[in-house]
Amino acid sequence: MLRLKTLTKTYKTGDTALKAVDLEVPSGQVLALIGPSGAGKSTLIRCINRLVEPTEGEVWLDETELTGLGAGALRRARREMGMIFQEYALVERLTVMENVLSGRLGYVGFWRSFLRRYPQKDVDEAFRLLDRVGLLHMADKRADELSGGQRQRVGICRALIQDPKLLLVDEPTASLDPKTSRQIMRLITELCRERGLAAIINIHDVALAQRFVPRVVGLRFGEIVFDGPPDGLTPDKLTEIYGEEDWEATIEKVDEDEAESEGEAAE
Ligand SMILES: Nc1ncnc2c1ncn2[C@@H]1O[C@H](COP(=O)(O)OP(=O)(O)OP(=O)(O)O)[C@@H](O)[C@H]1O
Repeated sequence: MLRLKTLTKTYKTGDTALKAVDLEVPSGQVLALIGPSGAGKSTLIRCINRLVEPTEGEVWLDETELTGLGAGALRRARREMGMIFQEYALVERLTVMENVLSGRLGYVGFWRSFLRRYPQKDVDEAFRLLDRVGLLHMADKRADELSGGQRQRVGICRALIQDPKLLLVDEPTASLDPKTSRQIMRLITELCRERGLAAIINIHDVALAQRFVPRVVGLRFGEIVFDGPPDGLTPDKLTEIYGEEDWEATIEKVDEDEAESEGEAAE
């Protein structure tokens, strides 16, 4: 269980990106975080693992208050939170396998990782994960030889090999085409289900969020203005989150995508 209590972040510039946010995410639950640019989505995700230091409030992961940890304890606690990034954050000149194994850096000692001597069980798990995401045959390729969708699959494996309790996912599909975006969202949500993993997925594409997750949280100006199932996102609610827009088009898009996905499944 992840719990945020009155989580607040004011940057040095004076921008208050989060205003006393309270949020509970039960173990194994996947939720999408939506909201307009600047609403505080990235800040919220990054305050959880303290890549951004919250100004006030608490973050609890099960019985650990992450906001109260010193550097060493925080490093250990971060093993329990895998992160997936929009721009993949792979090391381009390393192979797919080496990039996946780098997810174990928080566990193996410095010299072992420096010499890239990972324990055999880590290597076995990396092969298993690559097989699961359909990239086994690419294990020895350099990261810079991959397509965007393939890179994101490597990013997913790197996060999962940490064996986390929680995935923090920041715009996983923003650099991908619509079909690859759906494949990646489907993969992330399936893997979470298989592993009983909780996830917070920061995503711009409302239709994609509605299609794949059971709970959507809407942020506006650093506050939660919606928290509910995807079908609760009525045009009025979307206007409250994003401002005036023709929402019928977005909602219809879900239906069209649905038809297309049935087509895909039949392929
Ligand atoms: N490093 C920073 N220094 C100062 N202000 C920042 C910093 N990062 C974010 N902000 C401000 O905090 C607010 C929230 O930004 P954040 O990036 O969390 O929003 P977001 O919802 O993720 O936006 P986007 O969808 O565009 O990524 C914005 O007003 C932004 O300008």
